Parts: sequence; C-alpha cells; structure tokens
Amino acid sequence: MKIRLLYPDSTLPTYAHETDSGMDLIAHEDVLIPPGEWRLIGTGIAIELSPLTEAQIRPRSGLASKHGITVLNSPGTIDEGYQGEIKVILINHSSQPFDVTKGMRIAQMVIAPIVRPPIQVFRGELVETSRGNGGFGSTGV
Ligand SMILES: O=c1ccn([C@H]2C[C@H](O)[C@@H](COP(=O)(O)OP(=O)(O)OP(=O)(O)O)O2)c(=O)[nH]1
Ligand SMILES: [Mg+2]
Repeated sequence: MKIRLLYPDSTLPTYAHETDSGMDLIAHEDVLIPPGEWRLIGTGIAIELSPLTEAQIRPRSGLASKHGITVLNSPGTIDEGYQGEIKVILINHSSQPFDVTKGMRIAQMVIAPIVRPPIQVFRGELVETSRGNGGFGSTGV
C-alpha cells in the first residue's frame, strides 16, 4: 500500500512493534473533547490500498482503559477507493475533558482482506441449517 503525506508536517503512522496488527495513527491537529462528546480528528494522511483490502480504524486500549477514549464508529471503515484524509472519530466517555494534541497516537489502522462475492437474488427458501432462525441467545447463556 502507499501512504500519502498530505502536509509538510504530516507524521507517518508506524507499527510500534514489527509484529503488531495495526499501525498507530497520529493526530494532525489539537482538539479538546469535552466529557461525553465526540470529535472528528484529522491524521494528515491518505492511503492507496491494494485491491480487495480495506483499512479498519480501531481504538487503542491504553486510551480506553486510562482515559475512557474510544473510536465512536469502531471499527471505522476505510474503503479501498477512498482518497481523502483519514479521520478518526474519538468519543470521550470519561467525566474529564480530554486533550488531543498534534502528534498524539489516537487510534490504530489494521489492513484486512475483504470479499466482494457475486450476488444472486432469489425469493425461495435458504438452504436448511442446524441453526436456522435461532439467534440472540437461542443456545442459552
Ligand atoms: O473512521 C472513519 C470512517 C470513514 N472514513 C472515510 C473513509 C471511508 O471510505 C469514508 C466513508 O466511510 P463510511 O462508509 O463508514 O461512511 P458513510 O457514512 O457510509 O459515508 P459514505 O456515504 O461516504 O460512504 O469515510 C474515515 O476517514 N474515518
Ligand atoms: Mg459508506
């Protein structure tokens, strides 16, 4: 994949350890998130994904466990063809305001394969399965 730095001071997201699943995304702006509110935060980068892959924006567990900060739409979906700036929607679940500062690692981005199956539309019955319509606790708790 390619990562495009949109501004002279954009910071490249990196894997903290080479075997990590996600690369840490960096805030490209200062944003104060009041208690209970959410904000859209720019990362200063855009990406070019390989065919049949997507990027998922996931929370960092440290921010969640220490500050009650998470990704509101987790996992955020970055579509293969999206060329705009990657932005992160953070929500502050704590009772204190949270200061996002430029350069802070605010979320992580995981690249994952996706499937776009051919779709067949029909009106008959689905092939029978053992689960059938059972769900929402049908197997007990
Ligand atoms: O956390 C996110 C989620 C999405 N996006 C960008 C990339 C994605 O490809 C595009 C659309 O996202 P999504 O499909 O989740 O939003 P939508 O509300 O369905 O908007 P659209 O109608 O543009 O698809 O917005 C981000 O930068 N960050
Ligand atoms: Mg969409």
